[in-house]
Amino acid sequence: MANFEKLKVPATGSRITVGANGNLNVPADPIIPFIEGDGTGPDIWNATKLVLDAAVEKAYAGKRKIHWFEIYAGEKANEVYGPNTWLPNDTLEAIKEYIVAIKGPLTTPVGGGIRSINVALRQELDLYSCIRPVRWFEGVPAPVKEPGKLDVVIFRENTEDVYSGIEYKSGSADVEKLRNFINTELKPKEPIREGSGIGIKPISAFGSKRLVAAAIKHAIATGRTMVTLVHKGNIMKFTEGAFRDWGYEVAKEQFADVVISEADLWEKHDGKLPAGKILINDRIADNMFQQILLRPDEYQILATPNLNGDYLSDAAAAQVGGLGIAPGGNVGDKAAVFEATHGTAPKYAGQDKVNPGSLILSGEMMLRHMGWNEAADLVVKGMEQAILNKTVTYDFHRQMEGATLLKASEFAVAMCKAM
Ligand SMILES: NC(=O)C1=CN([C@@H]2O[C@H](COP(=O)(O)OP(=O)(O)OC[C@H]3O[C@@H](n4cnc5c(N)ncnc54)[C@H](OP(=O)(O)O)[C@@H]3O)[C@@H](O)[C@H]2O)C=CC1
Ligand SMILES: O=C(O)CCC(=O)C(=O)O
Ligand SMILES: [Mg+2]
Repeated sequence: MANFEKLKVPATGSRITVGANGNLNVPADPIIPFIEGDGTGPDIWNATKLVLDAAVEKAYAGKRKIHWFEIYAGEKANEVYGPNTWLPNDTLEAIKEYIVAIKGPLTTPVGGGIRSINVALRQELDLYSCIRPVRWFEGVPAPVKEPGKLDVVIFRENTEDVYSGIEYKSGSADVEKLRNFINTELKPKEPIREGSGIGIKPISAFGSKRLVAAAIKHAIATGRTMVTLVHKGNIMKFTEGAFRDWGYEVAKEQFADVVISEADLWEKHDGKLPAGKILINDRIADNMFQQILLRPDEYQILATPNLNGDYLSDAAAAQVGGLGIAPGGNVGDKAAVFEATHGTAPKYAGQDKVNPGSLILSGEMMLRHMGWNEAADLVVKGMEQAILNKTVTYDFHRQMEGATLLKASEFAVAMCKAM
């Protein structure tokens, strides 16, 4: 057991553990660490806690209860641990020890300053799949005619690509060393210009294959029948193109009995997917953005390198009504941290205003990850009914006729009443 410097572990509750088969053993009284987050984080976290506790209480009549354990990152970590402590070791150790956690968004400055704490958490804990389901809830105002046609799960590689943080600033000694090496030793057709900044985009066979394998396993577990590899491999041949090739390779190596390619589908099966099979295909990223708008129901699971997945998850969320209800989970083999797709929305900080739905639905994903499906179902029911009742936060209210405007905390109460 870790010896924490500043954390107070709850006096009651037990640890979730991982069994020999890799499955979670979840006690009835799990201790679950949470990070409140920066900006609007505290508002959406308080609403989320209220809804998750109510759903668990209602589903299990007091026989199960989450024991929340506050851990720190971002601005609050600086308050607790002292200046310039953005991601304390305590926080990483607590998540390793308690295995399942949830967090609010954390601020990352643009153009300088600290690197992303969100990305650091994913890399340090090797949470290699960023899983972001995107679906429409009836009644949510959306910018497309038939938002219900989009129902996809994005599997975004979460540990490498341009998020590796290997970047060199224009004018620095390091960038000049690297530029000289590339221009004189590797002799690219177009030399790198003087005054350039340089970023490195590593994409590995290991990272790509385990992400695509996780996406295929998800398809098998949930009865989905298609996994699409989304890449810009025509331009970035040895990174994104390789991601595609490794994706097909792992499908063949590990899932040959269930997976069939698009070519085989047409050549051998006349375009009809045989029962029990999963189609694996690929799309170039720019095409994918228009495909999800124009032919959304032709896609189910989208497996992508890190940057494509980041862009695609906000765009897809907008299509079904916005970031306010866009959940996610960062999942690895040893731990999982659930968080919303959006950021800190700083202009609304402290106003109890934004939609807490994204973090609440991230909590719903967390409950399913723990096998607490009855409580997860109640969260969905509360969300569906609160929206159908037209009791919503500002983001939906501004686009809905005759709706009642609620604060974040009031939306949580409305969800609890509707469960
Ligand atoms: N995982 C994480 O912790 C993430 C952190 N970030 C960080 O967050 C900070 C702010 O990033 P920014 O680019 O402004 O993106 P945000 O996602 O924080 O906000 C962008 C816009 O999305 C809408 N929005 C976001 N959250 C909600 C919500 N809960 N309910 C309703 N609408 C919402 C708002 O739109 P409107 O203005 O139309 O009302 C908001 O202005 C940055 O420091 C960034 O690095 C960003 C993404 C993820
Ligand atoms: O870490 C950040 O600040 C941004 C991360 C992000 O946009 C995301 O994970 O979707
Ligand atoms: Mg993002």
